[in-house]
Amino acid sequence: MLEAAKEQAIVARGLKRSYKTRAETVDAVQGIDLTVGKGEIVGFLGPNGAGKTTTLKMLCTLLEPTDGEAIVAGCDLRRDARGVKRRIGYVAQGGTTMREAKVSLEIVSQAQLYGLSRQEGERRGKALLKALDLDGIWDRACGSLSGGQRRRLDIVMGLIHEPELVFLDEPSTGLDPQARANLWNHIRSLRDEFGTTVFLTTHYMDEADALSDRLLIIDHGRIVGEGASAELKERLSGDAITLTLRTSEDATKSQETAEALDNAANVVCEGNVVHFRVPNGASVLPGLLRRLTDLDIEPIGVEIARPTLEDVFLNLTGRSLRD
Ligand SMILES: Nc1ncnc2c1ncn2[C@@H]1O[C@H](COP(=O)(O)OP(=O)(O)OP(=O)(O)O)[C@@H](O)[C@H]1O
Repeated sequence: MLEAAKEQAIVARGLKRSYKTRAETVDAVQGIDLTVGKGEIVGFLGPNGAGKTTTLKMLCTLLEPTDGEAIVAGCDLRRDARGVKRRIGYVAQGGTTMREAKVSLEIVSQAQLYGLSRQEGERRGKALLKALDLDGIWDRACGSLSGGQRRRLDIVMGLIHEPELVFLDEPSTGLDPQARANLWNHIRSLRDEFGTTVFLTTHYMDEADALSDRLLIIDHGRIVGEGASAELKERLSGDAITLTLRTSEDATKSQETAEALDNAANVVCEGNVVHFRVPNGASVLPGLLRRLTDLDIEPIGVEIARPTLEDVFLNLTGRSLRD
């Protein structure tokens, strides 16, 4: 690949991965191109089963691509997997610390795994604990920590060898809202203080929105959208209208009525809910409701909203991120 790719944190071209099971072949990742700049926080957003973890594991050298190539942290993924491994950190979905083990032991062992001395492991470990607001847990057992503390400890483990690039798989899954917001602040500060590039997977829109400088949206193993959250939303001009009807029959008729409006776009019916976009929701709605009344349809809910990431996803894929 191009020498210029080494100036970026990640450049991947045509990455593919299939899983062969007895019954079938699953094409989990179907040819992904992506670029992540140094010092960026990039959110890899997609519904369950979209191919996020598979992509992440390929980029971390934990899974061999079926096809394609990548330069990760300046090293060729296929030819220099060891070089990649040395330069990156990886924080798995479930974490790696053992309940019974002491925090200090886990941290120092992790450091030694990367060839660091015990003293250096202790020095870096304590500094990272401080940076992640975990002072005072050095002598505690991992299992005695709260969910949020344990997740931050996972991040300390992933950063002990001072990687220039860290991969976080679903960093805030299982945390309460306050612990999630707190974790996001810490992830941002890692980038701000240490210049660490962060590539994280998530299926939470709020996480992607709050944390990422840029988003890559993946669905069915392909990248379907890319850009800063604000840019992605801006590309969807106009207001999103959501009508909730009593029955799916009413929803189908409402969908037809919405489709007949001037300037209505992306009209989608899901069960008893109809979504669409119009340039000016407030002026369109009274006429639409009159037409529905003429059809004997009375919506049980009407919402007008500025575009959200959910709308972006709906627009890109024709379905809801939650499905
Ligand atoms: N070891 C495996 N064998 C067979 N199929 C697999 C294997 N691992 C993943 N898959 C399938 O590959 C697809 C992508 O899975 P992947 O875990 O990458 O998605 P994901 O976006 O990370 O999902 P989640 O948000 O649920 O973690 C899914 O259809 C999944 O069922």
